[in-house]
Amino acid sequence: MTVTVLDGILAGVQEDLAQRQSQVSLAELKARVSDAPPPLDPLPGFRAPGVSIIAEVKRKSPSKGELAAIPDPAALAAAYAAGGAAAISVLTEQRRFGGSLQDLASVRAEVDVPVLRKDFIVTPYQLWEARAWGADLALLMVVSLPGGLLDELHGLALELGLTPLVETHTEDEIARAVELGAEVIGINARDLTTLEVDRAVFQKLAPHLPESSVRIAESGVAGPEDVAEYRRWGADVVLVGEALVRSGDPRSSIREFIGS
Ligand SMILES: O=P(O)(O)OC[C@@H](O)[C@@H](O)c1c[nH]c2ccccc12
Repeated sequence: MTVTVLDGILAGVQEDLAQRQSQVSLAELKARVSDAPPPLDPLPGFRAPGVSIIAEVKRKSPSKGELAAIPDPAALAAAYAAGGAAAISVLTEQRRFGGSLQDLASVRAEVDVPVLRKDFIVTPYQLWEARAWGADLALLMVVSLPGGLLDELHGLALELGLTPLVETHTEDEIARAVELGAEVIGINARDLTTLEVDRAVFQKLAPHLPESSVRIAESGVAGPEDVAEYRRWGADVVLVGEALVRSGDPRSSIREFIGS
């Protein structure tokens, strides 16, 4: 069997996870969660008229290498919120994306828009972490959650008050998301096994998403024209990373995206 980019990422994620689990017990996390305020509901923002934007805090990526230093993720998040972002995505994966749970906490403390923990979540522990560090949403990638694991994590996320964003990339993965009853479904234009981006994947697959779901287009936006195109193809929400972390003026960029 060929080893994909995703396999490599997941192996690193598992090692880092084992390290954190040896430092903070699940019981400790649960105690923190019981003291934490309830998560925010992102659905009204996602379902608002016009296109909504999820703005991402991402320092680097396996496909593009270093993107931006982001010395102050809270300041970047504040600019995103001021520009009208419906939610903020914080990459917390360390090795390949340069993120951390501390970034999540810093952003949470700064803004009052919903915050997504963007990571390779493969165990219940990571959902408890997401909640303990202030996330309102958690990413669940169908490609890395075989069998009953997707159901289990989707159910636990809901129990914890988190909104699961179920990410897909193929028709089969969408079928699994729909079967699950997922309300918020993303189609990633980037194939995580090869890192190739093709925005037309969204165009092709969006008709398979239920009318009742929140349809999120992920990846590959360079400018307002791309947001407008995703919108024409049926996106309610567009998730943007690179173009915003590289923008000299992220607040204005988001305004342009929303106005597109
Ligand atoms: O930087 P871009 O092309 O705008 O992409 C953002 C986002 O879609 C991408 O970071 C992403 C989508 N799904 C993921 C899963 C894990 C890590 C990263 C991602």
